[in-house]
Amino acid sequence: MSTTITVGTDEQYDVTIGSGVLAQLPAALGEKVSRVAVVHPRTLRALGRTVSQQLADLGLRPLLIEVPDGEGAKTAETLTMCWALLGQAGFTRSDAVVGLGGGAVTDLAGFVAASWLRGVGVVQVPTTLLGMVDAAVGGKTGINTAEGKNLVGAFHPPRAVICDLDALRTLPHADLVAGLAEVVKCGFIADPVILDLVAADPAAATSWDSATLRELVERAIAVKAKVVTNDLKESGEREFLNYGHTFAHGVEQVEQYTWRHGEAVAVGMMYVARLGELAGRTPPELVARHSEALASLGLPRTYRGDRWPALIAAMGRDKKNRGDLMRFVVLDGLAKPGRLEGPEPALLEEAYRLISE
Ligand SMILES: NC(=O)c1ccc[n+]([C@@H]2O[C@H](COP(=O)([O-])OP(=O)(O)OC[C@H]3O[C@@H](n4cnc5c(N)ncnc54)[C@H](O)[C@@H]3O)[C@@H](O)[C@H]2O)c1
Ligand SMILES: O=C(O)C(=O)C[C@@H](O)[C@H](O)[C@H](O)COP(=O)(O)O
Ligand SMILES: [Zn+2]
Repeated sequence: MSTTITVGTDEQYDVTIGSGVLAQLPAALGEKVSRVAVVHPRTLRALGRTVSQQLADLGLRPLLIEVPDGEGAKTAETLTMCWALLGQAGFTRSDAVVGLGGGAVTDLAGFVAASWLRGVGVVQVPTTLLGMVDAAVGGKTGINTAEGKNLVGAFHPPRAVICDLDALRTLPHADLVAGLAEVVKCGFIADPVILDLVAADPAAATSWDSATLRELVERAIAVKAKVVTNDLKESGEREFLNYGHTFAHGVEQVEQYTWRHGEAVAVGMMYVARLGELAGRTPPELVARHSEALASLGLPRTYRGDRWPALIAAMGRDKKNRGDLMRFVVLDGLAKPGRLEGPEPALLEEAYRLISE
């Protein structure tokens, strides 16, 4: 049994969720496609070969592109390597890219598709929880630069997103848990039932094949689908999906991408909950709820106390900022996101002290 969530208004696409739905990939590519570049991380080499063989058996011409695991995929070097392989293969506008992997690979593959010949089709096949509930949906694509996270990219919605829950069988537990940070984020900004489900049974929430996790996946995708349908290019409510991310991206950069994105988002939500509280916006009981939810899943809530100069410099490059004005997403209540603009530097540092180890 699969579930379908439709995203977009003008150019719609489906997110299909279920066990065994990877078989729907050829149909999702569309009839006119000939060559298919399957971008996958090193860890998924065997799955890449299986998918490639299935496409070849149907008369398509697959091109396997193996990239580094994790953030190593989201570099200018890897992007250049992908462009070279597409150029050598004579990849045309009727061909398509498949992003088969976690969020790092779907971000890269999406940007390869966005930039090649000024835009070819991409079908996203996320294989991590985080990729399914967040990265593969919504068309944000891109890479990192030395100056920060996701600083180069494009909005390029996929033709389809295929979330085969069977992929989660091999996902390391820590990566599954990290993905739950983005799920919990959706709970805080839009769908409190998510928080109730996690609180009721954290063990089920962290089991790859549980009914609870499936419901969490569907609810989180529904939150994201609704927001990006209304505001693809982040001129309004899409910013709310960035809850916790100003601090999180700083942590990822400062830690040289040794922290998982979801772990950084967990600490980032704790930071901005404290910041919202200091600004008189976020009620203290809601801050406590952040702590409870994250602790129940084993996600981090604190960060080392000796990194402020590097963190504030990184936060100064956040995409939500406008000129010298720093802008944050804070909660005015449960499922009531709003913006905090230009907080005093002392307040920013005080919030950091409150979550420091
Ligand atoms: N575009 C967006 O809207 C958006 C949203 C959220 C996050 N992101 C980005 O997503 C990235 C994080 O994604 P992630 O958490 O999926 O991490 P990831 O892509 O780095 O994957 C984590 C690890 O799991 C491995 N892996 C993937 N699938 C596997 C499987 N089925 N079995 C075993 N191993 C597997 C990967 O190779 C990698 O080593 C970050 O770069 C973040 O910025 C983007
Ligand atoms: O889809 C969005 O919009 C998000 O902000 C989702 C985030 O979880 C995601 O990490 C995104 O990549 C962050 O985008 P950025 O614009 O802050 O780089
Ligand atoms: Zn994120």
